[in-house]
Amino acid sequence: MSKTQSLEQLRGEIDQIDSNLVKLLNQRAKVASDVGRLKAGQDRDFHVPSREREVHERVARLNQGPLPEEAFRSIFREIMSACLALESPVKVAFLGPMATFTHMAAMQQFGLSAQLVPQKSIPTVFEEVEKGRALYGVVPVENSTEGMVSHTLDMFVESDLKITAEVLLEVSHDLLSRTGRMEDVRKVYSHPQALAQCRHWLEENLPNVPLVDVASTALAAQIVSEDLSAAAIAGCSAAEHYGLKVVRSRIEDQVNNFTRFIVVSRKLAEPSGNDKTSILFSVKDEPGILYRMLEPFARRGVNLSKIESRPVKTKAWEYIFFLDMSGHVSEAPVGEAIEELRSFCQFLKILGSYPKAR
Ligand SMILES: C=C(O[C@@H]1C=C(C(=O)O)C=C[C@H]1O)C(=O)O
Repeated sequence: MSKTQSLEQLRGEIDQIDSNLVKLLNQRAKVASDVGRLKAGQDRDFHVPSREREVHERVARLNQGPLPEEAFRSIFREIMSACLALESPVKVAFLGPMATFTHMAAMQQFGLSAQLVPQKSIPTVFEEVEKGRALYGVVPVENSTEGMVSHTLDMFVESDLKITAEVLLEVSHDLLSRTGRMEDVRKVYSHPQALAQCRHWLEENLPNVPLVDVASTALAAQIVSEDLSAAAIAGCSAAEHYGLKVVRSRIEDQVNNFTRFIVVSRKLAEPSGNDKTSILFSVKDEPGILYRMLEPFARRGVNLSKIESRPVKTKAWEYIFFLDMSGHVSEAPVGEAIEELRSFCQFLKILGSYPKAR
C-alpha cells in the first residue's frame, strides 16, 4: 500500500473486486445449474459430497494466503450450499430443537442454504431419512467427556441407513439470560450433560441456585426466553436464536470438549482417499472369540480406532460390538478382513465408509 492511497481509493478498490466476485459467483451458480440439469437427465444424484471434498482440497492447494485454509473452507461450503439450493435445497433432518449443538454440526456440514429440519428424537431423524423425506440426518454419537450416545448406536441394529460423514464440533457452553446480569439469575436450566460439564463453575459462581434438567440446551434457552429470573447453559448460537444475552461465556470446567456427530443417508459414500469404516456385529459366546475377531484386522495391518460393546436388548449377557477402522470398505485389506470376520459372526452389518473428520 502506498502512502498516497486514501480510504476512499482503497474502498473503491474493494468495491471493484466485489463487483467481479458477484459476477463470478453467479457464473459459477449457472454452471452448477447446468450440471444439475445434466445429472437429472441421467438420473444421478445432484448432491455429490466426494466432488465437494475435491473442490475444497483444490481450493486449499491454490490458496497462497493471507487468508487461512479454514476461511476458504467456510466460504466454499456456503458457495456450494447456495449453488445446490438453486436447484433444490438439500433437505437435512437433525436432532432439534433449533440451535442445538447438532444443529450447529448440520450447518457446519451442509451450509446455510440447506433446508435443515429439526426433529424431536433420534429415531425420528432416522425415520425421515428412511422414508425419503430427508436426504440426510444428523445425530450426536459420542462426547469426549461423557462417552457414547447409546441411543444412536442402538438405532443401527434395526436401521439400514449408512454413515456418510462425521462432524467434530468443539462444544463450549455459555450462561445465557434475558437481562445478561449475573445478579438476576435465580434458577439455571440445561441438559444434564451440560450441567455436569459446568459443575465446578456453577458451585463457585452460583452456589445455592437451583439447577433444572431439561431435554436439550436449546429447550433451556427457549424456556429462559420467557423468564427474566432464569438462565440457560447452552451454545452461543442459542443466544442469537432465542434473543438472549451472554452472562458469561465458556463456563465449562474442561476445555477441549468435543462432540462427534454422524451424518446418515440411504447410500454408501464413495472413497475419498482418507476414510474410516464402521461395522456392527455379534459373535458366539465361546473361548478365544475376542482374539479371533480382531486377528483378521491385525494380520492385514488394518488400524482399528475404536471398539464398543452394547448389550443385546433381547438376550441377557449377549453383546454386539461396534468397530471403527481406517480405510474404505472398497479397499482390499478392509473389505477382506470384514468378510473373514463375517464368516464366524452371528450377524455383521457395514454401517458405512466415510471421510475422516478433519
Ligand atoms: C456442480 C456439481 O454438483 C453439486 C455442486 C457442487 C459445486 O457447487 O461445486 C459440487 C458437487 C455437487 O454437490 C458437480 O457435481 O460438479
